[in-house]
Formats: sequence, C-alpha cells, structure tokens
Amino acid sequence: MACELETEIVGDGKAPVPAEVSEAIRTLIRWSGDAPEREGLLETPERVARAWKEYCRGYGDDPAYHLSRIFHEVGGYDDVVLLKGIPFQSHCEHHMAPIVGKAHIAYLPGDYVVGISKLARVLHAYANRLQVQERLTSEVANCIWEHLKPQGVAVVIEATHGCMTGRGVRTPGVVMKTSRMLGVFRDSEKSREEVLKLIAS
Ligand SMILES: Nc1nc2c(ncn2[C@@H]2O[C@H](COP(=O)(O)OP(=O)(O)OP(=O)(O)O)[C@@H](O)[C@H]2O)c(=O)[nH]1
Ligand SMILES: [Zn+2]
Repeated sequence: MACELETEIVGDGKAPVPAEVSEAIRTLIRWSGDAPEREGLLETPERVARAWKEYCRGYGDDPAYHLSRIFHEVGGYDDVVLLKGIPFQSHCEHHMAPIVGKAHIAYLPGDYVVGISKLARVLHAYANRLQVQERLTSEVANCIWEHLKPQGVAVVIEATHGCMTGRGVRTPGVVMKTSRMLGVFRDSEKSREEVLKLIAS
C-alpha cells in the first residue's frame, strides 16, 4: 500500500518526514494541552512520525513473500508443527493504541514445510499494521493456508489492548483470545482438540 507522502531513507539513516505529517503531530500536541515549541518537544513530531512509520512497517512487507521458499522434503514427518508463544505488537485501528500479545501458529503439513521463522515473519507482516485482532488472526491463517497448502492451520492469538487499559473502560489485565482453524482443524473435532491441547501444554 503506497502513500504519496512516503519518503526514502537518506544520509544519516533517518527518514525525512513530510512537513504535513510533523505539522499534524504538532497540532495533536497543542490539542493535548502542551506547547510544541517548548524545548523538550521540538524534535518530537519527527520522532513520532518515524516511530509510526516503524510501527506500521507491515504495509511495506508482503506476507506471501515469506512463504515463497517452501520445501518438499519433510523427512517422513507427518505430524503437527507448532510455533508457540510468538510475541508481537500491533496497533488497533480504532484508537491506534498498542495491542500486545502472543500468537500460536500450528499447521499439519501437506506436501510442504517451511522454515519456522517464516511463520513469525508472516505474523509480523500483518501485525505491523492498524488492525483488529480478529482480522489479524484470519489473515495469518489464510496466508499460510493459501501459500503452504497444508492439511490444516490453527492460529490462536492472545493479546491485551491498550485502548482498554489506559483509556475508555480502563480495565487492565483483560486478555482477548481469538482463533482461526482451517482444514482438518476446522473439520475434525479430534484434530482440533489435539492442536489446542498442544498449544495449551
Ligand atoms: N472486536 C474488536 N474490538 C476492538 C479491537 N480493538 C479495539 N476494539 C474495540 O473497538 C471498539 C470501538 O468502539 P467505539 O464505541 O467506536 O469507540 P469508543 O467510544 O472509543 O469505545 P470505548 O473503548 O468503549 O471507549 C471498542 O469497544 C474497543 O474496545 C479488536 O481488535 N477487536
Ligand atoms: Zn482500540
């Protein structure tokens, strides 16, 4: 997803920030009740802009690319592969507040396996965007299903939402849990129970 304000990294490694973006952040600071011209806040708009570019780096990351190197050789292994407890950070599309959690990604191989780091890369490519947890869960599962063509995929995500802790209902400690099951994990209760047991173990 290209943005017409997008700029390239130059020289000192710091990306230049379009004036329109830093001005918007200056306005937000003013609206929050502070003075953007005071010393401590002088460079803040550019820092915030770069931080947001980093939080949202997933827009420049193609999840399918990470599943483009898959392997036929499974060495006779025909059971579930689980990557458990992958920490991630995202931001909710409603408040742009942090979503912090862990994902568990499992698949039952068909003809292919993939380097396990690639499953985490797929997760981060989708997480580093403005998200809702349900969509993040589905997108990760669907991508693996489509590109790895396994017999089954299970994605379970547990996360806390900053928009529920620091503002609004102000209820810390609540964990939202979502899951998306495809193939055998959706169709067979026994397979689903097995993979959920593995995730919980
Ligand atoms: N289903 C779902 N809801 C989310 C997620 N992240 C944030 N939300 C919710 O999105 C909702 C937005 O509700 P609104 O009523 O439009 O916004 P709001 O007035 O700021 O809501 P409050 O948070 O209740 O103050 C809130 O209930 C949030 O808790 C998510 O990943 N999934
Ligand atoms: Zn939110």
